[in-house]
Amino acid sequence: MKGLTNFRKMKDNGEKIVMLTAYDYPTAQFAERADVDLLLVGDSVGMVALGYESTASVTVDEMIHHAKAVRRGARDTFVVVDMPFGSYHISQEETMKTAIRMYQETNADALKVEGAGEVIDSIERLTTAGIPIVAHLGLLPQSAAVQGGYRVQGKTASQARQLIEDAQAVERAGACMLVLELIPHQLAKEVSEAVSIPVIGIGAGKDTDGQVLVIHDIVQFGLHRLPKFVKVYGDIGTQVEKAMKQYVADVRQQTFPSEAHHFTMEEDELQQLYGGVLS
Ligand SMILES: Nc1nc(=O)c2c([nH]1)NC[C@@H]1CN(c3ccc(C(=O)N[C@@H](CCC(=O)O)C(=O)O)cc3)CN21
Ligand SMILES: CC(C)C(=O)C(=O)O
Ligand SMILES: [Mg+2]
Repeated sequence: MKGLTNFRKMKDNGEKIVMLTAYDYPTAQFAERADVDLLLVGDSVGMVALGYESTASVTVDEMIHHAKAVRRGARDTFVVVDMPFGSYHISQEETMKTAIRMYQETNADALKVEGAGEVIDSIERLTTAGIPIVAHLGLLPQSAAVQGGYRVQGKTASQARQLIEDAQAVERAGACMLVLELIPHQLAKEVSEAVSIPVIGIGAGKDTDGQVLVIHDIVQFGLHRLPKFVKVYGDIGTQVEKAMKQYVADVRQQTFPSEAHHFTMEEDELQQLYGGVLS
């Protein structure tokens, strides 16, 4: 399995790091076969797989449930799991308990938390406790209600300065990696060069050390609107709908099941076993 040492070397050598979200067993298996470098069990699961309006509804139990499935499907891929909204803000004690539970129960390789400020202290304590922590700056979906929706971040000089400072602060606190979401590509390049930990971008241009996208977006599995930064690589949704419509038609027209999909008992066996049961 590629690990943190590999990812840091990849950054130093300018080799791009490929991250993708996964929320279930088959997707994790396919990602491992496709040689994805790391998987993110993102709290985006709430929006793309569970139908919530935002990531704020996702619970710790839901994250653990999905992360365990991903771990079973990708035993040889680095797996990062999002700590969900509300699970690392109440107190240091509760943050530590929740992180330890998530890390132990899922067998993940790292956990991810959004933001700097108060969260810096948690990054430091969790790292000290032995849990690799991925930081997340720029657009913070768990704080979208405060940030004014899913808007490009870092568009003033003071925000840009703050972002660079925050990136350096999460690195000092011990973060092993940084996800940078929805900021101008020039600023993302600057941030990536300002820290020695690998920076994984989403909607942050080509000059971060790696990229991450949501699996449902890149294969169009779902009816949701796609963010501008998504590149589409497949059309699973259309295929699923087509297959379902054909199945519905086949059952109604009695073309399924046919001889290929049923089970037959020989005549003598039929008499022996069922006797007078059948008419
Ligand atoms: N399906 C999905 N994909 C994601 O990448 C994703 C989620 N859900 N949920 C959690 C967060 C939220 N994310 C999002 C969602 C939408 C935009 C979006 O629509 N952005 C506008 C740009 C707005 C601006 O110009 O300021 C866009 O048109 O892309 C951005 C990030 C990224 N994450
Ligand atoms: C968008 C990525 C970075 C994420 O945090 C998620 O999928 O939850
Ligand atoms: Mg997330």
